[in-house]
Amino acid sequence: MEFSHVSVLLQETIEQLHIRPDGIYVDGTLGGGGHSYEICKRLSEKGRLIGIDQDADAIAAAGERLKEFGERVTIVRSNYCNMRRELAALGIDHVDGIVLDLGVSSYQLDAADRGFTYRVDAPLDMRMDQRQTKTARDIVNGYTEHELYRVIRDYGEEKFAANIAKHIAAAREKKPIETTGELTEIIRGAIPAKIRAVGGHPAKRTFQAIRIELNRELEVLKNSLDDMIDLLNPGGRICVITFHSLEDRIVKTIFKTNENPCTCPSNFPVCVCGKKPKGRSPIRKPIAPGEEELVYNKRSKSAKLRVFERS
Ligand SMILES: C[S@@+](CC[C@H](N)C(=O)[O-])C[C@H]1O[C@@H](n2cnc3c(N)ncnc32)[C@H](O)[C@@H]1O
Repeated sequence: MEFSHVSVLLQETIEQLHIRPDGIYVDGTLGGGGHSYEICKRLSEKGRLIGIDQDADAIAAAGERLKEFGERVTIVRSNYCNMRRELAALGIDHVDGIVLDLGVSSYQLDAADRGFTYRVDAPLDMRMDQRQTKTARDIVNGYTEHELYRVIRDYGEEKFAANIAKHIAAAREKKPIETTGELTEIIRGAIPAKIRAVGGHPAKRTFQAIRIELNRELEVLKNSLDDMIDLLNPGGRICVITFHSLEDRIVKTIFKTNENPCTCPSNFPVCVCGKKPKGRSPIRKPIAPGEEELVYNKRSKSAKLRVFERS
């Protein structure tokens, strides 16, 4: 299957990165290489782009797309939480810009065998990194009903989490749940018909929740952002595109804390904790896609771009 993915907030991200032709840039979620391609176009022979992705298909597709830039590009198959270590292995300790375009690519969503979506009947997989052994099948069949409830409630923000978990637990008593199609039917049966008729797809939130849990998406993001800010040279920027409020809240909080890290009580006349701001966000509000982008790329609907500049 051809790797197809329309990059979200592409021009806005490139503008915000303030690319220096001889700078070093990292794309921590390389995907099809859409953002990386635009960065590379702006680099001189001295500039460098390090592209990281944990998905073998993305690595292959981006490698092909970026090959015209030759030595300027280095592609690494890894989790972006290992960014510091991967850069150190390349002899790099600081960079001029970082991009994270979170979540899954359209290619991953549409692939017949990856099991990310309720739209395609496939084995329950959902691994972004195919080297990982745990799959969505292990979560659906192996978590207790209460654990499933917690995942679906917290990561899907699903009102019917308890009922969905109950239906899954009952169904797997008869036989293990193997496919996205089976899971979708079970979820459908757990959501009242009246709600099903008006809301979005009944399985959307549960699939999102299982994917986030399996790939530890929020944990990885939370544990990586501070380190990425530390990797930036003065004036360097990190641009993060999120697709739901759970991710966005993490980015917003971490950027704010780095802008104002002081933990002294508000009635202290001077700061005694000694924590200094590491930089600031150059934009007052997150950037959302414009009307034109929303027309040609529906997937961009919930996207938000946040930016932090290192001082
Ligand atoms: C939305 S796509 C990126 C698309 C890319 N910006 C483009 O324009 O072509 C997200 C990509 O990030 C990868 N990804 C998500 N979380 C990751 C992580 N923690 N470490 C490495 N790659 C990750 C996914 O495998 C996927 O290929």
